[in-house]
Amino acid sequence: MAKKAKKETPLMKQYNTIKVKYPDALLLFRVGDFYETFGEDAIKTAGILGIILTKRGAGSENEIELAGFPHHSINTYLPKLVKAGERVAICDQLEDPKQTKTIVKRGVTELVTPGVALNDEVLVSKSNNFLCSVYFDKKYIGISFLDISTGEFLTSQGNAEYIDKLLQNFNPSEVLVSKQKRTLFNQTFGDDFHTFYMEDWVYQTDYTYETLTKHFDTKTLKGFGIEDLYEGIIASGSILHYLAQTQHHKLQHITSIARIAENDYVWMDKFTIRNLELYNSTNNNAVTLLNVIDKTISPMGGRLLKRWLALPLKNVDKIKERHDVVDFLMKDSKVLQKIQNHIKHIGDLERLISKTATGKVNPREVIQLKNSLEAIVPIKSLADNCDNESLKIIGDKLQSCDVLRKKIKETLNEDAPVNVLKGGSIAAGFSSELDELRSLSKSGKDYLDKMLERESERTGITSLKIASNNVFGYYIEVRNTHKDKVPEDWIRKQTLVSAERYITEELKEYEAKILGAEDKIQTIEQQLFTELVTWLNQYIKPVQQNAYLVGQIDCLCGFAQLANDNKYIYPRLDDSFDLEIKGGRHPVIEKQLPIGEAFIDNDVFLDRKEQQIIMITGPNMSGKSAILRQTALIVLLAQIGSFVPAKEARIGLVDKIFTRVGASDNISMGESTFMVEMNETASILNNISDRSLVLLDEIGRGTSTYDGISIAWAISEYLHEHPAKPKTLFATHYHELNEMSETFGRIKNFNVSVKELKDNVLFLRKLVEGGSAHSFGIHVAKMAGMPKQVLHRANKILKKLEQSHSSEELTDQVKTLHDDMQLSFFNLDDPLLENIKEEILHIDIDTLTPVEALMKLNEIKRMLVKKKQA
Ligand SMILES: Nc1ncnc2c1ncn2[C@@H]1O[C@H](COP(=O)(O)OP(=O)(O)OP(=O)(O)O)[C@@H](O)[C@H]1O
Repeated sequence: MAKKAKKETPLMKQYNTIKVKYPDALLLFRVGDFYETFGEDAIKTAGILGIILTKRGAGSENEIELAGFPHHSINTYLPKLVKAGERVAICDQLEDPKQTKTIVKRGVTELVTPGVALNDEVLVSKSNNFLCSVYFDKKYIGISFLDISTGEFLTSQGNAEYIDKLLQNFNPSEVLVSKQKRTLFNQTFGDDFHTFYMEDWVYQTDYTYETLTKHFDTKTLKGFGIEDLYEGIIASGSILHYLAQTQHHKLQHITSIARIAENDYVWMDKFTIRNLELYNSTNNNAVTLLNVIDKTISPMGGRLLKRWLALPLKNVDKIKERHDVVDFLMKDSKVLQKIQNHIKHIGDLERLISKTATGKVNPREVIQLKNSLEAIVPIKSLADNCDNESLKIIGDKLQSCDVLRKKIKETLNEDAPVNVLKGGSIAAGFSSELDELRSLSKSGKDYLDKMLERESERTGITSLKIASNNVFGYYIEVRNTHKDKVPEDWIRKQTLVSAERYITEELKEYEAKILGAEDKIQTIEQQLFTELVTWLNQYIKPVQQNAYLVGQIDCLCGFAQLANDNKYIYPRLDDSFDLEIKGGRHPVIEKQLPIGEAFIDNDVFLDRKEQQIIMITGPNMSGKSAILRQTALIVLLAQIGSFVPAKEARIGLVDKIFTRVGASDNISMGESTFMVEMNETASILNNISDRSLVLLDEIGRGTSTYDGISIAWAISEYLHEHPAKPKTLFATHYHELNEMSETFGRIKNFNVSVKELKDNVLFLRKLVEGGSAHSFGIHVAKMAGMPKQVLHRANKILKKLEQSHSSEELTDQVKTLHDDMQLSFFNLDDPLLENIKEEILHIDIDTLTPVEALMKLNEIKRMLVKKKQA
């Protein structure tokens, strides 16, 4: 028999029609004061939020899972859902339930996804929250990043390697890809990203171009300098399409789109960004460069510093401008301190103005906006009057926004609440109508207080209470113990367990006045606030500009503080090809050494004429990697405009930094690590330029020694012979590579010195000229607590190996070593030895006479002689 069709309630019918439109999102369905979820959504929601899962219509044929929370808790629960990677559709009541007799109209007012969030609880203050779109074409891949919370919109295009690097740099929370390119995306960029697959038709030239020009209200995209980015435009347009699709229509704060110009910035591929641990460390707890250098105070400064670190400059003049400001601020610590103190009072201007544009700002935040702009005024005057041109220019561009601040001050109370419905947002004196209503409501309330006093006295009821609710309006509440004292003219309205509620004629009269006034006050406050917010939108651009400038000043002040705190120096940048660092330090390691241990600084010199490649040998743990990384970090710091941890630095502009670490340093990679290592290295060799800085750390150790040496040799030879002559540091424990300097003029040998003690080494950590004779891995093994027996053998083997030069000899040596080994280690599986062992174990020493002992020994000897003869 066919199952009887379920009879849906009107509410569930409405729910189901909305839900089918958002199959891949959790639907938060507003019912009265609650947001409810049903069915599968309820199971998921209850699981993520740890709230109770119940059933609606339990026992009936319409039974369905239900989980919900009070609507005012949305800011607590929504972020949790989004952080768990859910897309959340918020379905609100679109009309006032009081005004309608039938079911309330409902609709989705916002679709919150990990990449599209305005909620402070989802956002991290010093990080951007980027939504990204990737578009694959035959020639290039287009990419676009948009942070709806700050209004930043960026685009670029290039090959897979470049796009991969940008993904690494910008670390988007959500990536949009066309459905068709799902597999291609995963194959190219891995499956670590939170992806959403959009309809393929969106990715059309005309449609996306039009979407962009319509949004910016321009005829072309020429003004943004992106007109020629065919793939970039498609990616960018598709992002705007997605925003519309997710019901984000108020986007006035996205005022422009900028091109990430590949050629303006130092190229670092994703391996380099990872190896140098700039902002993401491979080991989650490790301190990153960003942790050490971030002295910014404002969220704008924090976000900008990350951008600077991801995109170091290649233009000497621009870099020098930053250095000059840092130098100025470092020397004038009073100005530095004053500016930093004012920055402390600046909130997240960028996000505040975005909230204003999207209509999500609350009264308290508008006050914050005003106060932040107020703090800019003294910064502007400090910068305007200082003795540094670049800082002056920034100061000049800062806008004091006088009219804006005045308007907010006039309109809002300084202690305005978060929720405009709470009342008290609009300042006294701003609207005479509001002022009148407020005094009416106040006098009404005073009247009620008096009435309460009078009635208490008249009736002798001590615990009288006047309160109000939505159903009866104002009422007098009498506890049951006083029930008998209630006068006759009171009208009973409600009976509770322990009290009764009454109304009186007088109460009703005043209620009309008060409630009428209060309702009106609420409406007027809301209206005036909305008007203010709309008015504020004229200031989106100047506020955004201020935010950017404050970010810049904050970063530069941060650099000055960093330099002061850690004794960094002014690096000299020029157009030469030399790199000369004297007394260089590793900015992160120097901060982490145990107390009492000093960081040993080092000199590094590289050029394209005499000393293009340095082979750094030295025992494990001696500090080879540290020297490599600190060299890259010093260059990087210099080119983002910071001072550097060194005594002196002269840096010929670097345009690409490559670092590769031998496979055994990241064994966790799983797939043929050696293959990975070779792939990565190959990509360096195909991309080097005459301004490149190449750092190779133990390349080749992922394979057998002789393979490894040959490969390392061949790579070094290639770099030496390449017309680009890239500056290279090569750390290796193959001291065989030291022979290269005899044949290749620009390869020089250095080693990280150690002092050999009797059976130990002391790390001196100084980089000195010359190769090292052997590789001290055994000493490190000893430090690690290897058994003595193993260490002893290892030393013996090493000595023999070191005497060998040809591979044939080596094989012979290894053979004899092998034989040797058989003798020295007892072969306990030998049956003869087993017999002897048994004999010895069975001897009872206590009862054994000396003669018997001798005889036993003789017997054992005979067994061995016999075995030897055989
Ligand atoms: N210049 C220095 N001053 C003080 N301590 C240092 C210095 N350089 C390195 N160290 C310390 O020595 C440790 C090992 O350094 P590093 O990893 O650079 O050695 P390595 O020679 O590359 O070793 P391996 O060959 O095992 O990779 C670092 O973690 C750091 O604590």
